Amino acid sequence: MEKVSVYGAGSWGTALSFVLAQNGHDVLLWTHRAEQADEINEHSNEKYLKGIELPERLKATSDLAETVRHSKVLVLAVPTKAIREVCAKIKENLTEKVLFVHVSKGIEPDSLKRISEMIREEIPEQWVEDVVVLSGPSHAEEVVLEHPTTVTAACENTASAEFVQDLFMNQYFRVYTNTDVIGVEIGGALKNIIALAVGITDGLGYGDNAKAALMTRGLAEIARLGVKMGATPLTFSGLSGVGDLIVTCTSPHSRNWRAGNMLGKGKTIEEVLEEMGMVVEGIRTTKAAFQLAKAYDVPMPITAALYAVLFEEESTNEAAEKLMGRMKKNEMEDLINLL
Ligand SMILES: NC(=O)C1=CN([C@@H]2O[C@H](COP(=O)(O)OP(=O)(O)OC[C@H]3O[C@@H](n4cnc5c(N)ncnc54)[C@H](OP(=O)(O)O)[C@@H]3O)[C@@H](O)[C@H]2O)C=CC1
Ligand SMILES: O=C(CO)COP(=O)(O)O
Repeated sequence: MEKVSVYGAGSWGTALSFVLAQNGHDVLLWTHRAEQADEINEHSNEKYLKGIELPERLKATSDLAETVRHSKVLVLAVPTKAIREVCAKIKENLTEKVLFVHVSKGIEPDSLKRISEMIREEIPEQWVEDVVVLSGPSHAEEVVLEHPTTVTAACENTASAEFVQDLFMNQYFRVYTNTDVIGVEIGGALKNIIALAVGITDGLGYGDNAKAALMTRGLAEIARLGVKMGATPLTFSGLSGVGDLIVTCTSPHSRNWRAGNMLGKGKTIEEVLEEMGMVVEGIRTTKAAFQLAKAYDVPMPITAALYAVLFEEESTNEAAEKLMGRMKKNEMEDLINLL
């Protein structure tokens, strides 16, 4: 059994700590709020996982130095926006090499960095054993009900991915491995854009045809960018690609889908975020992906349409009309361009 520290006591950090504790590991969950640590030590985290009793073995603290002393396996589960800040705090306390596992789904706007790149920028190489990304179709709310879930652990170094596979894997949480870190990170981050767009069309009252169109053409543009960035095309047909796209675009658990749905029904972004009270990663990622599309010269029409709605005050109806009115195309143009 391993000692593991988890950073970020929201829905996902708490659910993964639940899995690790059930697997018999000695888990210490870090939160930046002392009162939340007290609540978790009483076995609940009501704001994020309503009605769930957390395992005895799962302990929480707001003392970050204690968590770094506790373990050589650090799982980062804070929103993308907080990754650099939390890494900087961890760095101050490191005295030996550690393995970073990250489970966040986003890209940093402006720098256009993926999360594993941000971690490696913040933590000096001498302290980094490896960085593994754990991603896939996995809503926290279902994981803590022990409903069957599958994810993938990706790292260029297969031994590190397999270590993470063994750490998390159990009867209801099945973990695969992959060596394509770029593909896994891009798929996990960019599916949130498509989930926001599907939420909007659902909110506008469009039907399943629109949903299927956005998911299929959305995956095409995610893969188009990902491959240009160095990802393996097949990764996008896997758990962190189409798998996560399906779950996020079709589940009422998805914060991205729910946020889009409220936008489609006419609420403003400010009203949506206020009501949500949890991270909606797709909003910042839309900005980052819009910038990436320009930097890599890749057409990403759905991302561009959502960018116009979120950041240029275009109406959702107008954005949908523009998408449908684009120049005619061959469906397999990416394939044709490769030949
Ligand atoms: N929820 C899910 O099912 C899944 C989520 N993910 C990904 O995991 C990541 C985290 O998401 P999730 O847990 O759902 O988000 P939540 O909104 O549920 O929770 C975010 C947590 O991070 C904390 N936090 C925010 N900023 C900071 C900071 N600067 N320093 C320390 N802690 C901070 C919040 O604290 P506070 O309570 O004080 O606001 C909260 O505990 C995201 O990238 C998401 O895409 C991936 C797979 C599944
Ligand atoms: O990534 C997720 C499920 O795999 C969670 O998606 P949301 O952030 O939209 O809830």
